[in-house]
Amino acid sequence: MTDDVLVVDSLVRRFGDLTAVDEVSFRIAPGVTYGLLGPNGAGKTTTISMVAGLIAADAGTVTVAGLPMTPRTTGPKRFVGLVPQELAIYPDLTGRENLMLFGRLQGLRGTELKGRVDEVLGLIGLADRAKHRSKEYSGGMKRRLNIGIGLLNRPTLLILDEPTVGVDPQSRHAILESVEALSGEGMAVLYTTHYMEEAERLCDRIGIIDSGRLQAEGTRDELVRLTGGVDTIRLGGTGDLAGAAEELRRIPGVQRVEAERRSAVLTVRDAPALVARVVGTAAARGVTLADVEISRPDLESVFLHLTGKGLRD
Ligand SMILES: Nc1ncnc2c1ncn2[C@@H]1O[C@H](COP(=O)(O)OP(=O)(O)OP(=O)(O)O)[C@@H](O)[C@H]1O
Repeated sequence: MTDDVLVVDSLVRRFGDLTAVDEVSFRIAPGVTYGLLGPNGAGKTTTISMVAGLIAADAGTVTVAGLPMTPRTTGPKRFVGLVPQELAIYPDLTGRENLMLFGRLQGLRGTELKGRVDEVLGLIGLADRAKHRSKEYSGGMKRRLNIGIGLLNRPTLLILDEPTVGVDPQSRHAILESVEALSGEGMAVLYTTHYMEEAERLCDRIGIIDSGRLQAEGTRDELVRLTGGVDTIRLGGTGDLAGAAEELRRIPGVQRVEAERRSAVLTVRDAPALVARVVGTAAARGVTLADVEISRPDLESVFLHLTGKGLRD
């Protein structure tokens, strides 16, 4: 027995000679946003197409809310909201009419339908543009409407396929905020992206996918640890930093200090946890700091470490 909303187990999908998805396994618990991070062609869309029951797997299983998902089953599909990469909205209908139409197709009726459409318009920030035809919307607004359609049935699992590709920064921000809010309310979210920054910001757990294989998965910090990378804290200021170096070295978690009179670079295990103590120690030695800069290995470094190439081609 498991509480996980989604269990993907050893999923395989081939197209001719190409194995687009190769033994992929992961799980998502309620309230967790799981990111599939990988470059174009990595196998993200093929994976979520199997998760949503749109295409069949050649091997492996998908279980949603405890029910086996295949293209033939209908039971588990009512738990899933899928937001495809391509827009699936009617340009000549208004935002509200689009939502009403898709709501009806999903079996909602009468006051329940109307109420839910109003709620969703609020969630995606389109309430004040609901009466405009969607062909008049910006690219980002169209995408938000596309997401709204995926939310109508109050899904337990929301699947978003690269929802911010080609949208303006304001809409991107609105989309990321909506995902954070939905996850905060307990929805499980499966989010595919090739933007490292989005995975870092949104995702509680991240699966790094390349050439159809899940190369690694875990929290951001767990993944970064795979690189064996360490953080650095750079200090700049006046006063005798070199004199403070000995004391800085004694702080547990500090591995190395290279100090000159006006600057010091500390190699540490967990910079955010240590920075206050580092600054305090320097200040206690009479150093007036003008600059404090933390740098940490990011998911780009993890991707490079695992695959030998960058995330973007
Ligand atoms: N219907 C299909 N027929 C043949 N090959 C396919 C089909 N769908 C996907 N592929 C191939 O499978 C591989 C994985 O594609 P997929 O769309 O899952 O990648 P992706 O990570 O989602 O990339 P993108 O962000 O570009 O959509 C690619 O090499 C793609 O060309």
